[in-house]
Amino acid sequence: MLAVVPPPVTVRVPAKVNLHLSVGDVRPDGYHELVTVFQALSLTDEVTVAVTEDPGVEVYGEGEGSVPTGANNLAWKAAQALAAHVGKADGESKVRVVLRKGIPVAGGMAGGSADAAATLVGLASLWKLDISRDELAGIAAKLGSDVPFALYGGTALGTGRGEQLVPVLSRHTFHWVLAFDQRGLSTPRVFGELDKLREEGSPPRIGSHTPVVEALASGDPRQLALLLGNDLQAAAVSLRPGLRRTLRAGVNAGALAGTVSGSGPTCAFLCADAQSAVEVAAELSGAGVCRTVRVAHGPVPGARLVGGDDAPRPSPPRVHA
Ligand SMILES: C[C@](O)(CO)[C@H](O)COP(=O)(O)OP(=O)(O)OC[C@H]1O[C@@H](n2ccc(N)nc2=O)[C@H](O)[C@@H]1O
Ligand SMILES: Nc1ncnc2c1ncn2[C@@H]1O[C@H](COP(=O)(O)OP(=O)(O)OP(=O)(O)O)[C@@H](O)[C@H]1O
Repeated sequence: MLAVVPPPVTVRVPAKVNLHLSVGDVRPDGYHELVTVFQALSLTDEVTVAVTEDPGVEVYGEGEGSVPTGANNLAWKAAQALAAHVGKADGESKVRVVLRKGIPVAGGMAGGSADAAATLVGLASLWKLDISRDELAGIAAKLGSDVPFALYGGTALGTGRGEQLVPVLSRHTFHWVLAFDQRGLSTPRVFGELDKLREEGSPPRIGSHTPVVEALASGDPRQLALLLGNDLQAAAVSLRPGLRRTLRAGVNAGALAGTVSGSGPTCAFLCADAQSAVEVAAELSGAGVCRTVRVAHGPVPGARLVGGDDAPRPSPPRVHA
């Protein structure tokens, strides 16, 4: 009898921007204690998983040449981790993972983390697993600090090393312009640069996240713009001084405010509305300060199946007191 091969499954997954990123001390495990407010954006990757006799990873699109296709690919690691979690033997877990990237590689927008989250959701469907998003989030957290957020999306407060999430009420669709840089920045290198800057002096530290949470609830982009902040920005700018010019150019083009996204080097500009974002993007494209400009909005949901009316919508993370 012929074995029935299930059809491939495709998942769309968002990039993130950190509206607020406060970096605390280095922990004994080498990670820094964080308080961050994430927002998921309409800039996405698409990940297709399929049963195959020829397992591996293929990468197309944004930055395809700089993404590993072997065991170091975070999506591949996610597939291995899920197979181990549910006790699938090697022979039962042969998959092909195809990444179609829109999120810049090493851009501070959690592209690899997004692919890992999408792979978990895709394989849970392909393998017909009875597994909740919270259980997937446990596996996700072991893969990387940003992976759980990509599962849930929306707007969320992240603590610990960024993996402990609580949803944040966001009343408005916010409009963003994203400036991709010529090359990526390594996340550990940017954290290391911040440690160095803190040994040598006192780079600026952003305050509490509470005003940002209040601005999100009010839905006023002008209020939120005044509060965008990122402790890693000084370190990213120290490693890539040209980002200063990019940040200035976005505001000169009419954005309400700009910030380095996470560990950079992508700069994210908050705009007053959708029309303003299109105008800022056009002007920034002509300013010659970055490689590519994109328009996006947020918040959007986390990793979700593409097509099929039965595609489940992700539920928000459980609230931990
Ligand atoms: C900068 C952010 O994107 C903000 O959301 C994240 O903190 C980075 O998350 P990520 O890329 O998923 O990071 P991981 O893969 O967990 O860690 C990569 C490296 O970044 C540094 N790292 C990351 C997270 C954290 N809280 N402290 C750190 O010091 C560590 O050197 C770590 O070895
Ligand atoms: N699926 C993947 N997509 C992109 N990069 C990957 C992937 N898997 C592994 N990598 C490696 O991880 C490195 C970081 O890539 P990624 O795009 O996740 O960075 P990032 O967006 O700055 O991460 P974060 O914002 O979470 O710190 C890349 O230089 C690449 O070599």
